[in-house]
Amino acid sequence: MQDHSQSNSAALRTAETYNSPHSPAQRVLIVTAVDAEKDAVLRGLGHASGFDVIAGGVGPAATAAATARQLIQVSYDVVISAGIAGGFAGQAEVSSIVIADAIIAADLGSETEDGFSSVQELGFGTDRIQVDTASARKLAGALNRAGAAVTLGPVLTVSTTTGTAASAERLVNRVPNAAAEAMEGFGVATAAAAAGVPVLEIRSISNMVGPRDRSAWKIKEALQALETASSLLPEVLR
Ligand SMILES: O=C(O)c1cccc(C(=O)CC[C@H]2O[C@@H](n3cnc4c(=O)[nH]cnc43)[C@H](O)[C@@H]2O)c1
Repeated sequence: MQDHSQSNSAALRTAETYNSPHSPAQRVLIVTAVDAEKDAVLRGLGHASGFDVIAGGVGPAATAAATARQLIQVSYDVVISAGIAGGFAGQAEVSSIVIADAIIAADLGSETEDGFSSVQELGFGTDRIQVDTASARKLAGALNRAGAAVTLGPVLTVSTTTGTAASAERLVNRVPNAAAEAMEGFGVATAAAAAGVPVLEIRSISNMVGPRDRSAWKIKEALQALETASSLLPEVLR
């Protein structure tokens, strides 16, 4: 699914969303990297109950540890990795939203004379974790109906942000339909999978994957899109 119509977040923030009489029966853990993302998610959720939101730090290791620590303390029905991300050209534009249909550790493996071999190809484990497909589709559908630009596709987790066109091309060759790149999804998903809890990843696009130009990142717009996506979660997950 790919719909590039502009989002109208104001239209989504209905009284029904904020004051839903249908609190989610599910208990949901949302893990962001930094506080600015956490605050955007909390603004979107409004007064909805059943959601815990934590900022687990940047990168897969920090967020895996934070997610695992939380999962030991509380029993959850769903875990969500959420935050801003880089979008792959032709798949996800700045300010749009990507819902992961797979969470892929794109740089976990080994360089060889013939190129990159994933941890899976090396026989040391898995480089991808399946999401809760039904909920991912439901959320993407709800965003689409609300007029948001949304892509359902693979979200890559990297430990080093891509900074050149050549590196971006290498990733696309590895995962041809990659929609977005961020740094936490696989860590959150690994902790969730170890606890047997379904996982989702929601990313709003702040920049395009490719040559690094941090001054061009549209963080404010991406945080607004993250707020919009979060505002639909109480209805989608109830
Ligand atoms: O400076 C700020 O105000 C600010 C507000 C919210 C978030 C940030 C971050 O820098 C978050 C870092 C986070 O962003 C993800 N990200 C975003 N773009 C990319 C990318 O092109 N490649 C990889 N990761 C990206 C990532 O998940 C970082 O953890 C700053």
